[in-house]
Amino acid sequence: MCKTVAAQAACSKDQHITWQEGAVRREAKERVLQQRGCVIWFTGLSGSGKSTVACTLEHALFNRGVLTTLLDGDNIRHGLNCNLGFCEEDRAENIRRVGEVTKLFVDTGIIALASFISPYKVDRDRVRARLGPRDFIEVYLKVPLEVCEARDAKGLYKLARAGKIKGFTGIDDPYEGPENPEITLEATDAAGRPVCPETMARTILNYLESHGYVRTAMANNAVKGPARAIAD
Ligand SMILES: Nc1ncnc2c1ncn2[C@@H]1O[C@H](COP(=O)(O)OS(=O)(=O)O)[C@@H](OP(=O)(O)O)[C@H]1O
Ligand SMILES: Nc1ncnc2c1ncn2[C@@H]1O[C@H](COP(=O)(O)OP(=O)(O)O)[C@@H](O)[C@H]1O
Repeated sequence: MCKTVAAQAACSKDQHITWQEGAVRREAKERVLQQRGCVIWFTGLSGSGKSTVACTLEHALFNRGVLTTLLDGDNIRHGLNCNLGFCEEDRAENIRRVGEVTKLFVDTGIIALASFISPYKVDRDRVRARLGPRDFIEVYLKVPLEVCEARDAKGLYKLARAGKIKGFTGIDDPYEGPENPEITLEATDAAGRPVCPETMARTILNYLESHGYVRTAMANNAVKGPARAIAD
């Protein structure tokens, strides 16, 4: 049965609560970190490569002295969201909570990498609206179901096909791909050659550099030489 908590989680406008401003502004934190906070939101089917590309990107960013955090669906469901299942309402609440957590990181100037199937467009768009246009970078792992199912790294597709997992995304539950993601990553290039996770991470890194979220490698070497050496 669906364990929805979305109803209880709806924010009450009637409570006597007042917003408390902090003494240190986000911009000041970003100046210290020499980066701009944002969330890189990976969406795609199970097995599309979200976690792999997020991990590869985080490693590359760390090597440049960029402060990041990694939020992964499987991991978050072990703790913060362990009371949520996979019905539509629980998935919505999962994404809402993660969106709020990423906002806390972004407001601290940190780059949050969020890797969630997030199958419903409305849930992703709600996070986008909550964060604001420059703070939300949607990365669509546009990998066909056949490819994800052939990979079946965790054996979940096999279980879903056998009817042992109900409501599995792509099998008997929907996945709504984004219409205008900032970045789309496909399993093969225009010539049909496979694209490795490192190349995908590089594409995102190029975006972050060209849009001013992180310094270019050259500027970074000049300013953050020692940090880079430690990370390497
Ligand atoms: N029914 C069903 N459908 C899809 N996925 C399932 C399901 N049951 C368990 N899993 C495992 O849970 C991981 C997805 O969790 P998410 O938090 O990313 O899902 S969602 O965004 O709330 O839809 C997913 O991880 P990834 O394979 O990394 O995507 C699966 O390992
Ligand atoms: N670009 C890629 N090319 C080939 N295999 C990949 C690629 N990205 C990920 N994989 C493989 O696909 C499987 C699923 O990747 P994973 O990152 O766990 O996906 P997700 O987090 O979307 O479920 C893993 O075995 C991983 O090694």
